[in-house]
Amino acid sequence: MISEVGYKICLTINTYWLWWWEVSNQQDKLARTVLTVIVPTLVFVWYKWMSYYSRKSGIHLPPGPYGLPVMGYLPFLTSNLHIKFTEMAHKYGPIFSLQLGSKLHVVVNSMDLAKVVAREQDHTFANRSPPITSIIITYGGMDLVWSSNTTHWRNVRKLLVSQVLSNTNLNACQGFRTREVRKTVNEVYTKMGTKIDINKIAFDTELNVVTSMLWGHSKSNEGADFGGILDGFREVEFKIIELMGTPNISDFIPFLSRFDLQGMQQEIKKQLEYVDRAFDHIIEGRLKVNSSKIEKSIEEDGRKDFLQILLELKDQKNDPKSFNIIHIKALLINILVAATDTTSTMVEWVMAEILRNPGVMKKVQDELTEVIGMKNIVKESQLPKLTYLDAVIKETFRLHPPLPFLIQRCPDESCKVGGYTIPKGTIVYINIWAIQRDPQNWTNPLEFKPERFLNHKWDYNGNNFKFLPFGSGRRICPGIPLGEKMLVYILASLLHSFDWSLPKDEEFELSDEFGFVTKKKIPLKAIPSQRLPDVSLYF
Ligand code: HEM
Repeated sequence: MISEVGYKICLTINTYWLWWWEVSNQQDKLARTVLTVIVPTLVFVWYKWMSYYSRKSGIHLPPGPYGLPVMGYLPFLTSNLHIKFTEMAHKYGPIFSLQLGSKLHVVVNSMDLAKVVAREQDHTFANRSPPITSIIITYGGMDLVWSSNTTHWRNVRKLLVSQVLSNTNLNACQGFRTREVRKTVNEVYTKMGTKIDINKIAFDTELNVVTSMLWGHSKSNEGADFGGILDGFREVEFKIIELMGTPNISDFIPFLSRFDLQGMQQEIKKQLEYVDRAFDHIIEGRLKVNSSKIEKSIEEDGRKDFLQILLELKDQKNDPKSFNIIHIKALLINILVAATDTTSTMVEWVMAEILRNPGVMKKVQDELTEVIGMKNIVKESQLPKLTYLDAVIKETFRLHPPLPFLIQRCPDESCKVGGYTIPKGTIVYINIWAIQRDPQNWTNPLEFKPERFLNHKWDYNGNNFKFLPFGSGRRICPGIPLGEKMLVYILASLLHSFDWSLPKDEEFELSDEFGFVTKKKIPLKAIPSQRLPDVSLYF
């Protein structure tokens, strides 16, 4: 009887499931039948086991989609994760979970729940869970961005904030910013009438400012010693960002990491070799100067650059804040990457939105004419008066946050968010891309309307959970003062000195490509022409 039923099931399966595997002989037919029965059975048992386990353990996870055994939801992810997660939020609600390989992920999509994670339970969520590529490029996670909430992280962050990003130091470094922005204006002037890659000019400007602050030299003013050491850095950094943002099977199914199936570990090690060579060169050069007692590393005003401060702290026995050379290099790569790609991506997005909205371009330039004047160049001291430009930048941040999920957080103990359990070790994303486009937070959220930032007091400090482009809480971006200054300064200078138009032979569009830094899919090229009457203002 049983065998008769079994035979009928097999026959039915063979008849109705013939399409998935064309077979020509009896042996293959049997294999097909066995597989057709076993795979759905395993999937069924898996679901049953999972729901039994979560019921039994009293864990009430946020809702979310089912996945496959072992792989979880991994095969169903699409490349534009910010769009995919926002669509999933519409289906599953303001908080949802998904199993990716062996790791549970939770995505938070509303301002109220973002506040629970980043303010009310900020301490619990202050850890990171770095992907393997990020661990490799930061010398084993010895850096600031990917460190957990440890004493080392606190010390390094304090040092960065007090020595590099403090108001005093930023004021003292104003000369670097003026020098580099003026060089950029001059370079653009020599290329008027041709297509300019906006991201590239902004990237180079920011890189030069940051390296000047870090070790006193920029690519554009290097002495013979440093000549060309950072040539090609932009391409290396783009590769690093790409690798950090690409889902890596080794992260989700750790026992596969030794096989490096996507070759990503190998690839990031190549980038690390480049970075390491450059840092060795710079650090060895500095140590030589220090040992010859020529105090070149101390600026005329007595200020030391950051590399000098770090080297002096190096290996100070009995000092809990002491660093070794690996810590220094990990911190340098953090700062270079964190500062440059974000700033240049934003300059590009703002220029793209302005070029798409001629009315906005006119208002920005009218403001520049009024505040700066057509016979003057932009000075840093005038930037706070550019309120409309500031609103344009904030509106662009709202629609195109460079880090749409901030940087993932990881609770150090199980906790509750929105009534659901978030188990210890879960990877948590705050989906600010969804929050900043949520119609409950913004009227006509998809419209580009800078005016919404004029009527109300907005800042980047992460206190208003509708608008979090720099994050919030204890892991908020420490680079806000520099990032903000540079953005306004570069944009004001480009828009005051030049009129801009789009190339006629290229189709303009605004689509983005998800990544650790989410950029414009097709790089923006624009053509500058002279705006100021006096040519001497370009030199
Ligand atoms: C437009 C410019 C920038 C944007 C949009 C940006 C955005 C962000 C965001 C969203 C985070 C994660 C915050 C969180 O997890 O809550 C972050 C972290 C960080 N940023 Fe920025 N950033 C910018 C510029 C800079 C600059 C100029 C620096 C340094 C000079 C910097 C250094 C860092 C560091 C070190 C972290 C990690 C902080 C930690 O984990 O404790 N950023 N940034």
